[in-house]
Amino acid sequence: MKRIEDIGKLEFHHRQGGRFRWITVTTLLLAVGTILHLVSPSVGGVTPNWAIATYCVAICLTKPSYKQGLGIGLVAALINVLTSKSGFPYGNLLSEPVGALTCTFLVHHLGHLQGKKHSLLPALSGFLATFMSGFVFVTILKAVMNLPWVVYVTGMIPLVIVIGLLNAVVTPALFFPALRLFRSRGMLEDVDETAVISDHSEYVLQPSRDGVLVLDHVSYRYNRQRTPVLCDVNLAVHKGDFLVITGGAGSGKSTLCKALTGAVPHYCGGVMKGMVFVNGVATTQSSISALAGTVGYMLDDYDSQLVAMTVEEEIAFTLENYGVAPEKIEKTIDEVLATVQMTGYRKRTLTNLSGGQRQRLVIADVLAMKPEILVFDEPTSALDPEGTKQFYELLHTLNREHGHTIVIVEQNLEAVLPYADRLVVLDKGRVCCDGSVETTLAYMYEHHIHEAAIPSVFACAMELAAHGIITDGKWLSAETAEQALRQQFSS
Ligand SMILES: Nc1ncnc2c1ncn2[C@@H]1O[C@H](COP(=O)(O)OP(=O)(O)OP(=O)(O)O)[C@@H](O)[C@H]1O
Repeated sequence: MKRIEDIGKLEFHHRQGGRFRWITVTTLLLAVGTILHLVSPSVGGVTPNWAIATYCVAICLTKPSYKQGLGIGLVAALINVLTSKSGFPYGNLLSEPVGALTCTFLVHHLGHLQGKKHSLLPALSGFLATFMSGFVFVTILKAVMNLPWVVYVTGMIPLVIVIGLLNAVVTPALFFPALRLFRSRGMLEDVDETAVISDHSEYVLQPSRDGVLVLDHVSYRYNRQRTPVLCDVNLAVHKGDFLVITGGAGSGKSTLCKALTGAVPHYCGGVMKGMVFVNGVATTQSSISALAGTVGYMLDDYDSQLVAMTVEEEIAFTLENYGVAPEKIEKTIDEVLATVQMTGYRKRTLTNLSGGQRQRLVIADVLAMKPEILVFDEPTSALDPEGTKQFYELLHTLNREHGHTIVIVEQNLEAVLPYADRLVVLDKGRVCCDGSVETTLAYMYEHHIHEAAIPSVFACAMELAAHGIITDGKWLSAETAEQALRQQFSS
């Protein structure tokens, strides 16, 4: 077992690699090739061979192995057979794989060929792959149709050379725009990468502080991104906390939620530095399903968590997936529906539930796993004010009466703050302030961070205090404001 001196330097890499990128790129390009083949007019019976030009582009871009190159050739052959205007298209079944393998050979052996500025490979492969493929095709055609040698030598072979020359022009004409397009979409960056998943099983990892959730120097960036989304985040959530995390759009709130559940880095991939501990267990030494027993998570897009037809099937599905015994499932469904006040809805179909009821059902689903920590990402974004109030009342009950630790990511703070006992603000992936609700709101106001979220009564009090009109400027509700003003102006 290895000891870690500085946990902030410990890295976990999860990268799938671009193993299948060649399929995506080739499919898209062959589709373009097929359309061009069907619509392009022929001049004097001569057209470029669009299928060969497009698979040459795909092969030059993704540098597939010979086996993959052969696969590309066979797919192109099938497309050609199905869409060919020729009387005997079956020669394509051999000629296209030969063309694709010729191009693959050139990519592996002459990939370095450079002109003044640009690679010469697209032009060269466009010509040679078309020539080799065309040569095989016309030779088969001659044999099958028993054509005279004079037609073969003076007509067919020169035609193959002409189409090869045409393809030497159209292949680079397609290659360079395709290169720019796929690169801008990040589709070529990892074609050479292999999958990497770090193994932390040999490390002794322990949190630096107490807490049911502890983040120790956590930094994180997604795959194919240069800038980290989380930067040296340190946070401890204690048993029974009702913690709210806020911040502007793109500040990293959802990513932080995912890190608490293990989805970052197990599911989302990327590179995580530092460590997240759930009940003292490092998330990189556990799995998402094992962590789900401790941390329940409701996505901002909570509807996507629902999969069944009826309420009871939905909860049963979750429990069956985790191998819970059938007799326990029945009892648990009753219990969790009672907790979210949906006892009468057991047989209802999901389509007959309101948005608020579906949200409660997701909570019931999460509670069925009996997690002690509940994490919610923007849970009330689709609810009206009354629905939002009822939702937070329910979470308050779960927190106070059932002992659940609650972590909520919220942009709109007004409704949740009456229940929160701690507020954390994120800015550009960093924790700027972590304190009581009043302390963090004052920090946000003074440092102009995510000011739009500050409840208007609090902002108003801060403004009055700044002008010396009142002394205590930390009101969280209209009632506190009224009381404080009455007190101040009556004395
Ligand atoms: N799967 C992903 N791959 C690459 N980048 C991502 C991915 N998910 C999020 N990001 C980027 O990470 C940054 C932080 O995103 P995140 O969703 O964590 O922020 P947020 O504070 O929850 O934002 P919002 O309030 O708008 O939902 C953003 O710039 C976003 O574009």
